[in-house]
Amino acid sequence: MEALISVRSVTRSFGDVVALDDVSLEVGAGEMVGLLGPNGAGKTTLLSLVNGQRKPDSGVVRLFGADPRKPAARAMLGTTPQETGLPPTLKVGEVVDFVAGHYGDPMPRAELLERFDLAGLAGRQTGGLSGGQKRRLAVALSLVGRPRLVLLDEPTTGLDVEGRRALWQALRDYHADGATIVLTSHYLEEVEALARRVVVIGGGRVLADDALPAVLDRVSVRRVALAAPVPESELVRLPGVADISTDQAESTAGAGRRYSLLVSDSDDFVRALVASNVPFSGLEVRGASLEEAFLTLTHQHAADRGAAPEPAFAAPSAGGTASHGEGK
Ligand SMILES: Nc1ncnc2c1ncn2[C@@H]1O[C@H](COP(=O)(O)OP(=O)(O)OP(=O)(O)O)[C@@H](O)[C@H]1O
Repeated sequence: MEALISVRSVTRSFGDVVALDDVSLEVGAGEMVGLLGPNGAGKTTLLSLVNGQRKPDSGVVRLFGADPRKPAARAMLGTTPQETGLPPTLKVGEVVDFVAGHYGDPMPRAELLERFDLAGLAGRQTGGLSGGQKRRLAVALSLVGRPRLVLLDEPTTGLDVEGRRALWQALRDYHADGATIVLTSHYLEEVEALARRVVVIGGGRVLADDALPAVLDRVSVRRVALAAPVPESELVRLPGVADISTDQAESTAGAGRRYSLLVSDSDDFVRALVASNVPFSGLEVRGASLEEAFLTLTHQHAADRGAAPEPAFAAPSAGGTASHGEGK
């Protein structure tokens, strides 16, 4: 498969902050890739290297096989940054026509607006659009030149459910027409709705890069809470424990400390807990947030690299947090 994007061993810092740390990634023609990660993970920095806005400190970035800082490499690229300014006194149709004027074979105005459910707004000044309509127009503008590759930084920020679905459909349709799309998101739901391949970024590193079902499997962790009069070490040896934290206070009536754990398979964990004869009480099991799931990926990654885990997030529960990456 032809690589439209090739990022090899790229590192980029801003002062003391290492925004990207030895990142490698290839995106082939026809892919729909979701870059998923929390705030500050490095997603925008990665896109800015691919679209030629910034240079890496080290490593190589290629766009359509060329240096993305050369305009010719960007001829077939469409992109929408996280925030876009639209000239408030121009009408929607005028903005589309203005952008279309830069391309030899632009998408017709009516088709573009139709795709993004904006057809009724051609005559409206952009200053009079709602936040969601502005966002949809900004993303629509990235397609005016019929790009083969589209980079979208958090395309649905600020959209309501309906606006988000309209935009998702427009992107699916454009992808079905043969385009390659890379989008960033904080939301698993969005990546699930659009991407076939998911690259999870945390702390400037690629933590996972796999087909959507495989990544969903890795992030489907559970949070288990219980009280037990045993040291933490008795619990962390149970199967699938990715993280454990304790409340500072002892719980009442000799039940022991209250623990909160992230586990990869709560059924397995609970079976092993019962078999271990640890006298536990107050057992609770619930789904974990995506942030918590990222935390476990960060731990897995650190353990894979043989390094001490470096949490990319604040500890998800109050109290002291001890972490380990054993057996991952
Ligand atoms: N121009 C800059 N100057 C200083 N630090 C920067 C700059 N751009 C990014 N950073 C830092 O680099 C890290 C990665 O930021 P980046 O914007 O790439 O993350 P992100 O994953 O896109 O986050 P978000 O989802 O919040 O947009 C962060 O710590 C950020 O503060």
